[in-house]
Amino acid sequence: MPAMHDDSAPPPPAAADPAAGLVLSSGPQVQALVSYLEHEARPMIVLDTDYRILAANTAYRRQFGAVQRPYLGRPCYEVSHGYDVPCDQAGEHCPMARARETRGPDRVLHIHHTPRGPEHVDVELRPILDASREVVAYVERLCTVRSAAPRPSADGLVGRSPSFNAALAAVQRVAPSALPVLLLGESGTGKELFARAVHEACGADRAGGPFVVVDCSGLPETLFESELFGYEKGAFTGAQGRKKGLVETAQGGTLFLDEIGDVPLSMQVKLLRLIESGTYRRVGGVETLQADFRLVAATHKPLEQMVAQGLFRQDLYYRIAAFPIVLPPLRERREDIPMLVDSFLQRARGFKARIQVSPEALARLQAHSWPGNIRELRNVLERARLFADDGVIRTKDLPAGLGVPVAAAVTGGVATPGPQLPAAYPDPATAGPAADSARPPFGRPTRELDDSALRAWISQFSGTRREMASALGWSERTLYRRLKALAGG
Ligand SMILES: Nc1ncnc2c1ncn2[C@@H]1O[C@H](COP(=O)(O)OP(=O)(O)OP(=O)(O)O)[C@@H](O)[C@H]1O
Repeated sequence: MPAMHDDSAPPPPAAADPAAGLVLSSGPQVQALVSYLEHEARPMIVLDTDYRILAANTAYRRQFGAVQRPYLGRPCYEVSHGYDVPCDQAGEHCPMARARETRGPDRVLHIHHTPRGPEHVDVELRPILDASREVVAYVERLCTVRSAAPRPSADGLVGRSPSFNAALAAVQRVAPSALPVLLLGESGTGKELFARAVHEACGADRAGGPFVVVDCSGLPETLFESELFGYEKGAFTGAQGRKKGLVETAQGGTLFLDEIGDVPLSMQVKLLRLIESGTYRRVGGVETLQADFRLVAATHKPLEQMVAQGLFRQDLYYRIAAFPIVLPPLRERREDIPMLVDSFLQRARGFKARIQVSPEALARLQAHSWPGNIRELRNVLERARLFADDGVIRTKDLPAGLGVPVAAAVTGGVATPGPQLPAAYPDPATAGPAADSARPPFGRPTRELDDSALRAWISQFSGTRREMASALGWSERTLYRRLKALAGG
């Protein structure tokens, strides 16, 4: 039933065509429709074919209505976006245009103006057809995405760039299903926050249950089983009582396996058994227990490549990778940097005064390539604020060379030298021992570094070749080719 495909929805008020959805025999019968929509807990509106809002249920009035924001009789693009023209003419996807064309439902993640400011809203639109299958009206169901904000926010995910929105839209799609989700992204791209967003998204029936994080990289092989499955009294020396495992703790909720690429092969088979059979045994126990969790896994490693190299089980890979979501690195969503900066400055504890960032410093922050992603940005800001005596973070408060154009950095012509700090702040969570000892002079794609700039940079670098390639954002092969050319080979 394409146009009314929510199985949980009560039956529609008029004759329903199982093939086409809600069909009205004589006009839109708005009143009947509205009384039907009143029973919906989610905000819903009825629209005519000219985009005008004809009616809204109580949930909509509560969430999106405000005295100073009249909506009845006004076009949805004006109320929700402040546009003068429909979304598709303003460069956005318009679900109405699509629904008109297909005579079926459409769903999109939009940023709407609401009484609380801009919000990510999951919009689902269904056409209402008359007896001759003409579209006579639309019903729109809206769900505010609570885990993310398209403006500075004191908590949760922040972003509004196309790549961020695409990842968030994928989360909204998959959340109501039971499919396992695989989050793929560089370190510091927000995998844990996205995993939480899957757990809490609209329609996710486990949102009220626990959200349990398992850091697979921090679990030694010897502890893996007992941490995950728990143990019985006397299972091993020191097991003085029965202990619940993380799988049991996640009962009725979500189990988030972070850094799943770090699970040793010997343990992968145990994970596979758990996922395939939905059962497990405590260490030292005989009872078979039923698991009940939604699986979200994450990694920054190239799992497919690891499968090809025999480092990751193929069967486990196919089990966990049913719905992969790629999280964009920060350098691919630079337009989100100003609102992330504001968010982190709001979030920092212990500082009462409002800290600001000078336009020049912000430009540097936007020019940097952020190999450590959002975690690196947060760390840079936390330290920079310590130098901002007058409440303004300036370029001098940033790590020397951060976001400085190549020529200036390599010739030493940095206009405003930074404080006496390392070239960049090594983050123990993202940097190897020497990886950040000298950051490449980002500011334009490092691939464009000419030979002398590269030579100057290499002379300061003390890490391995692999670390060097990763700091430059190059493959090892590219680095090898450039080094060979430098050596005249
Ligand atoms: N979009 C975002 N908006 C606001 N904060 C974010 C966002 N993404 C990440 N963060 C913050 O950045 C930091 C790193 O995020 P998180 O730990 O989720 O990354 P990760 O990808 O899981 O990293 P790792 O792979 O190293 O575990 C956290 O402080 C998190 O709150």
